[in-house]
Amino acid sequence: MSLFIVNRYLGMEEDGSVSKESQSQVLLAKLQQKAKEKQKQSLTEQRPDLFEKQTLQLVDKKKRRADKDSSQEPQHHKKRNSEVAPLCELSSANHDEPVKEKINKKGLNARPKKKKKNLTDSSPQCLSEPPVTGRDGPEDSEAAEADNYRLKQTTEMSSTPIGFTVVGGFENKPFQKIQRVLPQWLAQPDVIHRDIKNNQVPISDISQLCAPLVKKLQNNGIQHFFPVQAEVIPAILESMQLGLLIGRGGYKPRDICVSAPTGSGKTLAFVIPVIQMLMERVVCEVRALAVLPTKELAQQVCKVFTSYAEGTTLKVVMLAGQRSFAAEQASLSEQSGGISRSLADIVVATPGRLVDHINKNSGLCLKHLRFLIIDEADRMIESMHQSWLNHVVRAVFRSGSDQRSMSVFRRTEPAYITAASLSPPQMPLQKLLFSATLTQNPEKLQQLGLHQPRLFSSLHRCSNITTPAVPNHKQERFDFPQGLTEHYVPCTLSSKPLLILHFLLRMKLSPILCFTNSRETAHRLFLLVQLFGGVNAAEFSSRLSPGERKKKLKEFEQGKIQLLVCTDAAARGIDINRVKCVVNYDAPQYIRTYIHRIGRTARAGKTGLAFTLLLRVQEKSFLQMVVDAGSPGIQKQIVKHENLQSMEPRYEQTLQELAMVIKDERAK
Ligand SMILES: Nc1ncnc2c1ncn2[C@@H]1O[C@H](COP(=O)(O)OP(=O)(O)OP(=O)(O)O)[C@@H](O)[C@H]1O
Repeated sequence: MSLFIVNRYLGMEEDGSVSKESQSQVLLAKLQQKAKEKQKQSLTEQRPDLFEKQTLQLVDKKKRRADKDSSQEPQHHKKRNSEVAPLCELSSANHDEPVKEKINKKGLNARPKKKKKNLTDSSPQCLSEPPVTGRDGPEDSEAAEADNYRLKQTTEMSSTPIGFTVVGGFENKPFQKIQRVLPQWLAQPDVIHRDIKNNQVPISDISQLCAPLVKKLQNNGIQHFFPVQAEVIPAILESMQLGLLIGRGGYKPRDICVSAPTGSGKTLAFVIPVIQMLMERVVCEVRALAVLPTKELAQQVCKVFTSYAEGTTLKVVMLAGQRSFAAEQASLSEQSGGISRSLADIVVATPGRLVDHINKNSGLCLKHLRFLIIDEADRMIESMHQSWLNHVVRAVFRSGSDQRSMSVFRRTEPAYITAASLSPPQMPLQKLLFSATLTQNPEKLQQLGLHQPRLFSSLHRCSNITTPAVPNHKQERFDFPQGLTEHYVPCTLSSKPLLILHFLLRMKLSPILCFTNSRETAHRLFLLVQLFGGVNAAEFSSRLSPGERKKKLKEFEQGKIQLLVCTDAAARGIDINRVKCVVNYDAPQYIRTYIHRIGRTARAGKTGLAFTLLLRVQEKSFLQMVVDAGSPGIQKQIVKHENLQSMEPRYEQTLQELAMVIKDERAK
């Protein structure tokens, strides 16, 4: 028993007179017509002009045949055509549309759906139904009409200008890359001269400087300011003209960002104005906080602050983990009469240790904080994941919510500038950012919540465009120290240690600061050079304790060590006066790492050499990276094999000894 009865739709049954046979014939004709259409379609796509000619001939032939038939046609044919006729009448009776239109629609609707054509091709053939031809079934006249209509359509279409595009096409058009626009303060910075030597400014020209500080600078052998100092020191002093409470014109002082080459004197650019501003203070409170990425940098900046705070009542405290937490806590504040009294005016800290003290040490009070100095700012932004800045901002404005501090010093977190938010004068928190590779990416700078920032930059990255596009990571350009000469040395892995020994023993380039990409490589190279003999070497990495690292840096600075093998822990900011040459034993992966490494030499306007040992596979990409970053030029330095040959026998022997030493160390 059949489960389902399928009634096939064979078209309209007007008076029931149409027989089953003729219906199936109609259906057969439709299917044949469809097959022919497909055939024609493929012909159309290959030769549209040929097809059009054939179509015209066919239509004429059909017309002639139709005329001839109509005069001699037998009865049943007439009937079949009459089948078509009611269709036409029906459509013309019910709607005023031209019959062809209706037939066309009906005809089209009644036909099985066609396969979607590729709409991306905007040729007329693809935009309308392909013209139908060549049929020998009972719908000849219907088809002829349809042909005419379509042909008319096609010719019309072919005569209409083909220029329009199909909206929503799938072709992959080359899109114009959207260029973001830098904010005004980034696009038009205050330009700092790059040439340190020829643009020094006598200290006496900075009239806002107080006499004690001028004297202190001269005692330290500093007669002139470098360009970055000559520009930034007056700008910071100007923002403090009306005292700590308010900035120029009664408004909140603008935050300041400084981007200047390595060794250009950025440290003094913030130490001098902060010392001058705080040296007149009466009550000891933490009013300046400098945050740096590493212990060594914190130590170095703390030393400069301490040196210029001598002779004043200012106290500088370092929170970098060099001492125990309790010792640091004791140096920050003391309890007297139940009240916590601050023992520090200036705090120099690393992010991790600072957050520890904010969270665990109630003695650290930041409600009077006026300056937040972020040195090596681009590195600090990267490491923002510790969200140390949020902790600092909360600590500064948290105390504002205390009832007790409803005094004039009540501080509310900066929000939109309104009359209400400006009415009670309150201590502004001014951020001072410094870096040799400050990012120009507004999204990254956004994290810092800068207030109307002002940028001092030694490299006007896009001087010819008023509102330049945001440089993407390929285009960011940086400033290279003036007196630096860069080289790259093609080498093989096995010849790298020999090249270091060649630089030391043959070329006498010591003291050399040698950077590796890992502390294991640094350790092995240090052991190898030490076993080879003839060179006083040391290593500087996190394998050593902070005390040992400090000792090695000191000996290196004193000239007791000719080769200091370091990791990137020593790459940023470390200021060692006598470094004549920096060697990248391993090519740095990132341009910022490269710039900070080679920036350990050619400081303060002096000259310096930088060598990068490159394997053949590294050359192309590394050189491209350096050139894209704006390097003035990197020269190829070939070291002939014969220059290294004399050291090879000793070197082979050293490799065996090294294997033993490393094996013993592993055993330990
Ligand atoms: N006006 C000056 N005259 C002479 N020497 C100076 C002057 N200013 C700074 N120096 C010296 O230049 C050296 C580099 O200074 P500093 O460390 O501040 O550079 P920097 O820009 O911070 O470098 P980096 O970007 O690597 O941190 C220091 O040894 C410093 O004593």
